[in-house]
Amino acid sequence: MIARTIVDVPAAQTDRLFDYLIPAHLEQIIQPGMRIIVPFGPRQIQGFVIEVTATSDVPKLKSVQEVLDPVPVLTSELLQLGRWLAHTTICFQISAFQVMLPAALKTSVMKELHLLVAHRELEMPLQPLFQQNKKVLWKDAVDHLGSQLGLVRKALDAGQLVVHYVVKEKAKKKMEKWVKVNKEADLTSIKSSAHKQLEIIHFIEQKAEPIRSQEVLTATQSTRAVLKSLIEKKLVLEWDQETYRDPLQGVRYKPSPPLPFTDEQQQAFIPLKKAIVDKRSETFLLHGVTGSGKTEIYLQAIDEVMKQGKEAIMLVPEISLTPQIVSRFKSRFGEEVAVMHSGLSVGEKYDEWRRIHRSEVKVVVGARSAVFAPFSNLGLIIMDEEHETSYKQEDMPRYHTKEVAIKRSVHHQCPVILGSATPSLETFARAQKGVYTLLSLKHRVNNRPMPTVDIVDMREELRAGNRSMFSVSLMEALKRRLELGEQSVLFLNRRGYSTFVMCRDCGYVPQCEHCDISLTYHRSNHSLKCHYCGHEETMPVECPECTSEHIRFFGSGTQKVEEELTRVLPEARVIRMDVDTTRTKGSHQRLLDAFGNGDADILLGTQMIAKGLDFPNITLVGVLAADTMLHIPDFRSAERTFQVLEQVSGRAGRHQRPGEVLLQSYTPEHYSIELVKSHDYDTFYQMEMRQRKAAEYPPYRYMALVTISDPDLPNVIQKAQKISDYLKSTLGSETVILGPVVSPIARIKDRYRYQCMIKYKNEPRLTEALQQILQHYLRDTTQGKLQISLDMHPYFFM
Ligand SMILES: Nc1ncnc2c1ncn2[C@@H]1O[C@H](COP(=O)(O)OP(=O)(O)OP(=O)(O)O)[C@@H](O)[C@H]1O
Ligand SMILES: [Zn+2]
Ligand SMILES: [Zn+2]
Repeated sequence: MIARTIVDVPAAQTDRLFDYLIPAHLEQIIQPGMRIIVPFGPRQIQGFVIEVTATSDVPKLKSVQEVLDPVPVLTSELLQLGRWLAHTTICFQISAFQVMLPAALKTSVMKELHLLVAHRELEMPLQPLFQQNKKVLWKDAVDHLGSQLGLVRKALDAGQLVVHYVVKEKAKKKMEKWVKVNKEADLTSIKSSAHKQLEIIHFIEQKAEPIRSQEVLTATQSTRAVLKSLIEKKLVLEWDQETYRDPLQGVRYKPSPPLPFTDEQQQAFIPLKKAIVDKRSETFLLHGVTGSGKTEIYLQAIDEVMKQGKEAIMLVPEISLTPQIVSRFKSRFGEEVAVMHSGLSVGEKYDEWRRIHRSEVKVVVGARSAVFAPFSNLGLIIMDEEHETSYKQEDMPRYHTKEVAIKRSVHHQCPVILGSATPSLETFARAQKGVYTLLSLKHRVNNRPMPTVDIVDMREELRAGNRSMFSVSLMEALKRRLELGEQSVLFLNRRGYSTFVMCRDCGYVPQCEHCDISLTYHRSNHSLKCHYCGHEETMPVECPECTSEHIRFFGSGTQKVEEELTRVLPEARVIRMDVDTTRTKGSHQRLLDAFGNGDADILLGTQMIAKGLDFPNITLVGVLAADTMLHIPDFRSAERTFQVLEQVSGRAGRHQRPGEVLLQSYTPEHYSIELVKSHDYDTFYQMEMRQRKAAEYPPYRYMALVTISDPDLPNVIQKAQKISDYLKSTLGSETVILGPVVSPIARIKDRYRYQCMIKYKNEPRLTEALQQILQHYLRDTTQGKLQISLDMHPYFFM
């Protein structure tokens, strides 16, 4: 038998099937979707078995060396999906398969066979293996059994054995620091003026058992330095201790029963339930205003799916995958839920993936890549906040999660729910055309009012002599909340979270010498770093241009706002949430918990606080500069502005007390700001569609982006021109080729960058033409100089 294999070498020349002979003793083992080790040139490398066939056209075949998986890691559905992904996004097949699997599987992984029955119940040849041990390394089983390895398969099928994976590298166990008071030490040696040290000592003393150092710091609100001084004086003993990898360790969830639906929720739920019961692949757009109870619908739809004995995928954008959201799913479904997001370690992600693969859970709540969850009996895929751009992957394979979700739903004959208060124009247009089924929730739960929105014209404030970043009305509104004991959210509308450096005298901004982009300030080591290539330099003490000493970094802005707030509202307790304050693990949750517990009056932050928050006491949302995003040169900037303003407004007045929103703006008449006042998505949609139509942008046209880069500038210009000419001569006359033009970021890692944009309506030859281009320049790209990258669904035109 022959294993037709995709090998783990992401290159154009190896992007095809290679045939390997399956040795007799592996014939009953090897199946499509398994990882195998094969000889490749002088090396042994990993590959995925795609097909098993009887014959090969290749005369002399090498043999498969080893099988890495006793059961396929890619189901036949995922194998098909991978090939489809490679084709539609134009990427290497190996990249498509890798993106579906947890990173742990890309490294070497040890497999163990665990015995579930008495060893005498096994077939004779297996018995000696398990006589001494209840678990045996898969590799050892292969060595011992030789041609009888097929018996393992049988024992697995019979439930006598089960497979466990052990991540080899992850032998590195997770350690945590623990402390206790040193009984021998003389505690009276602490000076009575050292309040913090005394507080810590007393706190630890109270506990009968040792305690995690981190817990001590949190409970006493101390810095590590104070604890460290106690440890150095040997008053406190600290040691490392191994802990189990559980991302939600120690978190307990109160069970939450389903809520009786409101009429509107009920109306929306009926067709969803019908599609689930009828096992129909149908895509729904659940368009519901903020606080309309979409999440409750998701929960009950999933419940319905579980009743059918099926599984569900709940996708949430990374940024709103907050502990609050996770807890809503955990409270409803308990142990049936796996969670997947980028905050998990490689080991944790792998553990969660295995729980899905082994069907130990029925629901996965996760970010983008969870769309590939290896469920085999899918009953529903939900994509919350479907308009979020993070659903598009910006590396190979450049896929859009929505397309993958719909593709999987066709295979499984199950519905997809796209949910949003502010759907992307592409999605809403499809719902208008009837491609997706539109379900609307026009009111908040129990007819709670939408928050009232007022727009403050900051130009007038300036004219009236107010130079502060807070308008008079925002100031008053904040004060009123303080008096009433209600909470406020202050939102800084910023896309980047980064901090850059600028000379206040001459305006000089340090740039990366390899990339045309500003360097980012890193507080931890007081250095400047390039986010594209990693180049690092020390923070200058004087401006290299004008030698002024006034060269400073500008925080994400939130820091400045916080300083200003303490000046004008000293009595307000502020929690700031941005990259700086949420860098350590768990800090996100800690800050939100503190806010939820009423430990602060104002939550100040960027994008991070715009979504998903559901706190009853928030009655005011202030947006400091509503229009900053409007001026980004991107045809979607108005859409993004409306979306984020509507989302952040939605945090106010979600429960008993009504909400108020103040948007400070320098362009208050722009429709993307103006229409937030009336929460009027439909009018926004119509106005924006008119703009898109006039300029022939999506959703009226499709777009594709070709980026060409090379260290040699004349070369990149010449190649880009040729590519553009080729596209113009090959593609239809209605298709528009824009460019070549220099990319917005003109240079990255010393490579000059040019781009061509393709706008088309109906272009069946596009994929073929692009593949022709890749083929034509194969020799140049293989040498590593020229690079051509394709994005069939571009979101950022960098
Ligand atoms: N049928 C119901 N009865 C009572 N309360 C409900 C019901 N459905 C939802 N709620 C409550 O209403 C609030 C808003 O609901 P939910 O968070 O599900 O809205 P959403 O549409 O998902 O919001 P957003 O898109 O703004 O995040 C929540 O506190 C939720 O518990
Ligand atoms: Zn200067
Ligand atoms: Zn750089």
